[in-house]
Amino acid sequence: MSKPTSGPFEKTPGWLDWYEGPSKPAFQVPPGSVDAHCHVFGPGGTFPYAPERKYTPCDASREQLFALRDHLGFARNVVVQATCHGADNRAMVDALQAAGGRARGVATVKRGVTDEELQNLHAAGVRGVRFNFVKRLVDFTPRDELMEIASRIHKLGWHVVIYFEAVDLPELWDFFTALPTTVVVDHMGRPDVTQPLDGPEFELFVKFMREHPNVWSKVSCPERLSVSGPQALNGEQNAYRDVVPFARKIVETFPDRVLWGTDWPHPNLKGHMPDDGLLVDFIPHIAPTAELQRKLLVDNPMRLYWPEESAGKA
Ligand SMILES: O=C(O)c1cc(C(=O)O)oc(=O)c1
Repeated sequence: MSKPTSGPFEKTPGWLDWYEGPSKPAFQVPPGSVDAHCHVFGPGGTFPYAPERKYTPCDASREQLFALRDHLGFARNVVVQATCHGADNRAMVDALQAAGGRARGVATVKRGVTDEELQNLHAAGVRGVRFNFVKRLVDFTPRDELMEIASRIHKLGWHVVIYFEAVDLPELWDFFTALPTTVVVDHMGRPDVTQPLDGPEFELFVKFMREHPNVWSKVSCPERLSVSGPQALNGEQNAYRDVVPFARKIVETFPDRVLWGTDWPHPNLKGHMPDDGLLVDFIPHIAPTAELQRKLLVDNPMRLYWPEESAGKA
């Protein structure tokens, strides 16, 4: 892969660039696997970062994303609109259009979005919108505005991706459970993995999924959630051990409603930047059988993002 660059923008102080030269994973993902959570950043010289952004990243182009996809052995990507681009979806849409059908997208839209704009996003491959509740990333959007957007995109067959911190789930519960669409939770709702697996916080998340069959979860981002490591660097084959029981519980309890993604280029990591090849080697720890791996990496993302190709398959 080529080196990370930054264009006319100055990166947030302390910004960690994505990892150059990721290792070749020891774990071979099944044919047709989907990296169902990744981003593109700019390049800022072509697709400027949004004025309202909370961070300024290094660039992470579509070519660099596709090179990583091929290197790790994935067939497809789901490109999720990053908050540094606000509701300007051009960089994400550009990546979808360049992917030759091998990428779908999740957009950020505002209440004023027109039906024609939604249709254009659909034609480009967008299949969902993202609602973000992580306060360090976005300003507050009124719930009625989000609900209005959800009911409009529901008609297009899209879903809603939600990003929040575990401590905020009780307060967001009523809003989330009123959403009319399939709801996909980013990064397992960011559990505090120093708390017990069967403690009240994670139990609430499990209950959220158990009681609401329209709720799915991405079992991604151990590098964000881990407290004790070890980090996915220097060939480490047992990275982020403290996250494993949480992710594995979700995969084994809800095998048909889980997705996995690299989260490349890993915005806002503070301590270290993982080797993406070693992140792939984390997968068999949380999805220990071939069947669970196939569901997580192929069947589930295909059903959600390419239903026309997976119709009729189990
Ligand atoms: O935790 C984060 O900082 C983060 C940020 C973004 C984004 O800025 O879109 O997306 C993610 O999936 C995670």
